[in-house]
Amino acid sequence: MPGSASFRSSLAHPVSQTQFPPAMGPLGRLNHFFWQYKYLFVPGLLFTMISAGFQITVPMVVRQAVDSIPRFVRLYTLYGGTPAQAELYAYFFGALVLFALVIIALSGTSGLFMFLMRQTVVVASRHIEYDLRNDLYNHLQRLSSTFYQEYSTGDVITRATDDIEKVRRYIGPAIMYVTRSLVMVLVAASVMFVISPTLTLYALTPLPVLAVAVFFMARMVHHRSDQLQQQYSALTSRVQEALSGIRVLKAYTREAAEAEAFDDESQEYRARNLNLALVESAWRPSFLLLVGVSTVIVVWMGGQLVAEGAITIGNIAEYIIYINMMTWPVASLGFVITMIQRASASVLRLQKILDREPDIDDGPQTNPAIQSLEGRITFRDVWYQYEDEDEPALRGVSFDLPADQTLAIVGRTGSGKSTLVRMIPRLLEPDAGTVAVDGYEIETIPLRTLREHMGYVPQDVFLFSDTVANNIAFGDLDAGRDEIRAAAAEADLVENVENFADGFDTYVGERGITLSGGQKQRTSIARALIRDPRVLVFDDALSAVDTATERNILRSLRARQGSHTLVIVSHRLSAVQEADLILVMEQGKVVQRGTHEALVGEEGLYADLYEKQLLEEEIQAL
Ligand SMILES: Nc1ncnc2c1ncn2[C@@H]1O[C@H](COP(=O)(O)OP(=O)(O)OP(=O)(O)O)[C@@H](O)[C@H]1O
Repeated sequence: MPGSASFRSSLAHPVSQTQFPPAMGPLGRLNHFFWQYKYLFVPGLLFTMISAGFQITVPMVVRQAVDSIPRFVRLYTLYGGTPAQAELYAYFFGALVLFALVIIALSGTSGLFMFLMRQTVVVASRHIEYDLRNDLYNHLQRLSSTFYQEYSTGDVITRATDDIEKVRRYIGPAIMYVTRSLVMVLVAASVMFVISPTLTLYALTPLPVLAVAVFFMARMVHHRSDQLQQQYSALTSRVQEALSGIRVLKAYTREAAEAEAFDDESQEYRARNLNLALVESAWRPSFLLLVGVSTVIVVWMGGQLVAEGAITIGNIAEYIIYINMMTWPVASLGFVITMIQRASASVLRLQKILDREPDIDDGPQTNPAIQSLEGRITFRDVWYQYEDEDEPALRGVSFDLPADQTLAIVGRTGSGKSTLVRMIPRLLEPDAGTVAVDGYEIETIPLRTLREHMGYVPQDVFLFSDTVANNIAFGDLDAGRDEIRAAAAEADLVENVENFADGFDTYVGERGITLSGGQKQRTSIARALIRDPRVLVFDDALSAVDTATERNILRSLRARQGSHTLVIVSHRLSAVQEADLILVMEQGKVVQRGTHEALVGEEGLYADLYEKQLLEEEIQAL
């Protein structure tokens, strides 16, 4: 999408800051959108002016109509008792109908152009909103996990919805209102001024007061609606969390406490709503009051000018309509200014995300010629420390795993196993040392190539609220039913799925809530297997299945031997005994390495763990 790409780059490069007047600030960076959608904006602004132009002529016709009344009355009286009187009446009636038709035609034409104005400017703003949202979403998908540690999901969603909507309002409605208001105010004030400078000055005196009052009122409305919005987010987050954790909530009998907490949030929401309603209710009467004051001034002062013969009665009618026409644009100016201020803040917030480059991405070192991988994995003195952590999670890890072999990683919880395997699909990058696949340093392999050759089953399984089949096919979108079934069979899932009401078409609920922990894990394994990857990474992916199922899955994996490299993290030693190489980790270091046979014969953590697990199995068998 060229539009969005250019928006991103225009936000990313400070060059655009110098291209636009600094007064435009962050909003200047949206200017190229106006250029991109000029085929909508140019006619749109033209339609806005034409629509305003037609509307502005209506009071002039009203003036003619009103001024014709005293003339008619005079003539009618003059011809009293003669046959000409009836003719005169018919003529006057015809003239009034004509005036009415002209007014309807002018208003209708103005309305038609207003329709065209909305169909161009508002449509353009919707296109831009679409571009922005897609751009943001594509960018979010590229960002690395460190970004998601920094920003909460709620925050990102607010930017993708609320902030983009605020930008859209600036691009569409705000620009439309400003253009229309300017045309209306300038033309109407000029016409009024030509008729009577004195009356115009008096009539327009309340308008600046109105503009300032509305500006402050609009700020108040926006401030209060922001507060309302924040409270709404708090309320929905609370409900979302409570519903997601409903099982825990019930198990700990926290329903009453939760209901109370919800009630507090709800009360606050109501209070903020009432707060906003108060300002909103005060705003219309104050607006009408000021319009009323202007009208009274026009009638009062205008009456005197009519008596002096300086203006006509029709002029008074004309003035009253102009005042009414101008009041709304002047009043909306206050709203528009705050709309623009808010859009400016939103652009800054969006820019903060869009400027953020993914920590892990293809770069100048990437070699596009690397298109396929065999699966040899090498770690050389790899170190890694999470941000805000005191201790490194990995301390100088080294190993070399030939392609098609199996590596098992064991160790106590928190010893760094997941951190290590996350480096294989390059979800994390080492602070020091190198990770290589097939001898290529991992940064030189195009990210897409690397990940297309990987099947990664993370520790915490994630399923989409879709069918079992689609969750498996997520690994290979071209896969047919037979392939899905074959992958499910390898993951020892078929029997379970066949017992579901709709088989593979069964919906798994939000995040797979309707499946058991083991079923979820196996769906996730099938998703990785269906890719037929060169490298399979199982991060404690068998923890929720029983030993018999574990054996079945491992047997399927062995049947594939020679077609993939397998890296398996496990707490259960039964899952790792056949591995070609076992790494035993402790506090980020590899403290032992070798085959199962070698390690059980060696004094150390592995033999301890093995003995402990044997003992547990014996106790369970009793
Ligand atoms: N995202 C993170 N941010 C900060 N620290 C982290 C993060 N993930 C892991 N750690 C820390 O890094 C260390 C290693 O964690 P890691 O998840 O690699 O251990 P593990 O051996 O896989 O543990 P487990 O067997 O419990 O899954 C731990 O001390 C953990 O607290």
